[in-house]
Amino acid sequence: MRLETKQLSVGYNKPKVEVASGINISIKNAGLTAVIGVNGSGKSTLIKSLSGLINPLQGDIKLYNRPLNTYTVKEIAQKISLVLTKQRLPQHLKVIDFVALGRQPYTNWIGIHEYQDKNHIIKALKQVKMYEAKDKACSRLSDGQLQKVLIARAIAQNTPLILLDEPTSHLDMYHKAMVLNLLKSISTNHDKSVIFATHEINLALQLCDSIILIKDKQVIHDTPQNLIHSGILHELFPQDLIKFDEKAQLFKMNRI
Ligand SMILES: Nc1ncnc2c1ncn2[C@@H]1O[C@H](COP(=O)(O)OP(=O)(O)OP(=O)(O)O)[C@@H](O)[C@H]1O
Repeated sequence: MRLETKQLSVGYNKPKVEVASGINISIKNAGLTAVIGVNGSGKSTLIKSLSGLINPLQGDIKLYNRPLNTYTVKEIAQKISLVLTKQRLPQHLKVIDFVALGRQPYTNWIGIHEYQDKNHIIKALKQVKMYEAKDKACSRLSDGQLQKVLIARAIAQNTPLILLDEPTSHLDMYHKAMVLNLLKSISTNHDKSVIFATHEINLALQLCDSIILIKDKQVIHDTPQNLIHSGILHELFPQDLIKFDEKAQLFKMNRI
């Protein structure tokens, strides 16, 4: 088992806020998993908890069958790459230097890259089709290019798990599909378990192998088909503006 939680409760201390509880998730193999839920339901909190960035309130998280809290930061970084889209990028860095940061868990104590590290960096840039832009400053990238560079850094980190918080925010419809397609191909062709928080529920239902749905502090982890047939998607949002169309398997706007 790559990543597993048992009766996990996530949230914050001081003041104590429980965001979701009773979370039982298991990520066994490579695949694409979306974390969905309404604004403020706890998607980011769950992603940060699963990656060890914030401590759980209760329950267990196991990474390769070993409690996450027994791993050092460096050991976690060799298993999980975390892409936080809301974070600020060092604007002065060139694309290639930013992607090289993904090799930090493997470089020696003065941060020198070996030949193998350089290979990983170049391969990652080529995989997201940003090799030609490798010498550009990060400050000169469009939002879509920036997302690809963030993903390239995670690919260069070469971990079995990649966790991302809203990798498609600020992107147009085409670039949202492009980024999700890229994540799908990484998971399928490179044996990665990719877990990402998203508001793109329609795309996630079409593309993902599994979905983690957060609703009213409860979490369900299942296949898109099982979720669709369970009827829970009808209850996700108030029905006055959008409705889940079970036949089309997507959310649609109500006719005026
Ligand atoms: N550092 C924090 N301390 C206390 N509460 C927090 C903190 N960060 C978030 N919260 C609260 O936790 C809850 C879940 O927030 P979170 O950001 O995880 O939701 P989300 O589903 O990712 O939201 P969105 O879709 O709007 O990005 C919210 O009620 C939020 O106010």
